[in-house]
Amino acid sequence: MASNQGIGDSQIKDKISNTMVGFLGGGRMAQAMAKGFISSGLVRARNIIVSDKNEEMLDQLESIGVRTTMDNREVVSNSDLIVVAVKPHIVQPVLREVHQVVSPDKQLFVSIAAGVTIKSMEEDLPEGTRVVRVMPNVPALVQAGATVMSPGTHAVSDDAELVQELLKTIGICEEGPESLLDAVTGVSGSGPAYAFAAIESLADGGVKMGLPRSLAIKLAAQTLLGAAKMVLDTGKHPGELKDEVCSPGGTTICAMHTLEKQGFRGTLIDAVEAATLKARELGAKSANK
Ligand SMILES: NC(=O)C1=CN([C@@H]2O[C@H](COP(=O)(O)OP(=O)(O)OC[C@H]3O[C@@H](n4cnc5c(N)ncnc54)[C@H](O)[C@@H]3O)[C@@H](O)[C@H]2O)C=CC1
Ligand SMILES: O=C(O)[C@@H]1CCC=N1
Repeated sequence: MASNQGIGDSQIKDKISNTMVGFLGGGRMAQAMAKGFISSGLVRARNIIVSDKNEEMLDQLESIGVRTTMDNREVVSNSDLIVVAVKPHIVQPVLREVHQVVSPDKQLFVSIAAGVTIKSMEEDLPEGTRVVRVMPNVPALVQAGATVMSPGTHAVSDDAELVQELLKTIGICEEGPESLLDAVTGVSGSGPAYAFAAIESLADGGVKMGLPRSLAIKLAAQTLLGAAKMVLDTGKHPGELKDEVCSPGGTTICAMHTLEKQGFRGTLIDAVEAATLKARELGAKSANK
């Protein structure tokens, strides 16, 4: 990251509210982020412009009040901060398409694409373009996202602060080296899917044992939410918190025994490894082009 003096908190917030935010690609993650930004109150819908090649996506986006276009260059020309939110293999063609309208002094590119490296993005943009690579997740929609960000070679500290503050409006945002981002994808980028599957399965168990479906889903979701909040709020190790639920000779330890026999922990570890390796593979493809 290039060096630059940091600016104060309120100045950054002012800067965010005056920043024109563009999205290249208006699919699921772009919509979650755009809706999250708007709900936070810090980014106005009229300061967001999104491009997509699919009219259905543009209709969905128009319904939240953002400007839409099918022209990626229009997004770049009208934005200060551009979120690259197309699928990883579309990043290079899209960056090449907009290359001519990029002003490295004016625009900051923020890529959310799994695996796609800062180096490959910088190569596809004009020399000196400021790039920040991030890995967010879909709970950004409800301001409960988890993001890790890594500034690129030409990004200055103001860029990192701006991106971090912007992403903090939709959850937590930590800064870390790019080398961690594939594993971040495996844990928190893809993680909501594992949690949704866990909620659905817990609810299935409840239904099997006689609970109405709606009550079972509500209880399962609130239980994951509550458990997550305890880990974050108490700072206790999750293993310690697990032990507190397991009464001697009680119900929970019987359930834990069943989970261990079925390889619950190993399966989750394998899942994170599989997603991380896939992100690495996508990155290698983007590097080889
Ligand atoms: N879905 C998720 O939970 C997360 C996704 N990501 C990343 O976000 C990116 C987008 O993923 P999703 O939103 O899930 O995919 P998506 O398929 O829902 O969205 C991609 C959008 O790009 C549009 N598109 C395709 N070609 C285009 C082009 N040439 N110009 C402009 N738009 C074009 C598609 O019509 C689609 O609406 C990926 O790179 C992914 O790795 C990152 C974190 C979480
Ligand atoms: O499944 C994917 O590739 C994207 C990246 C993280 C979450 N969704």
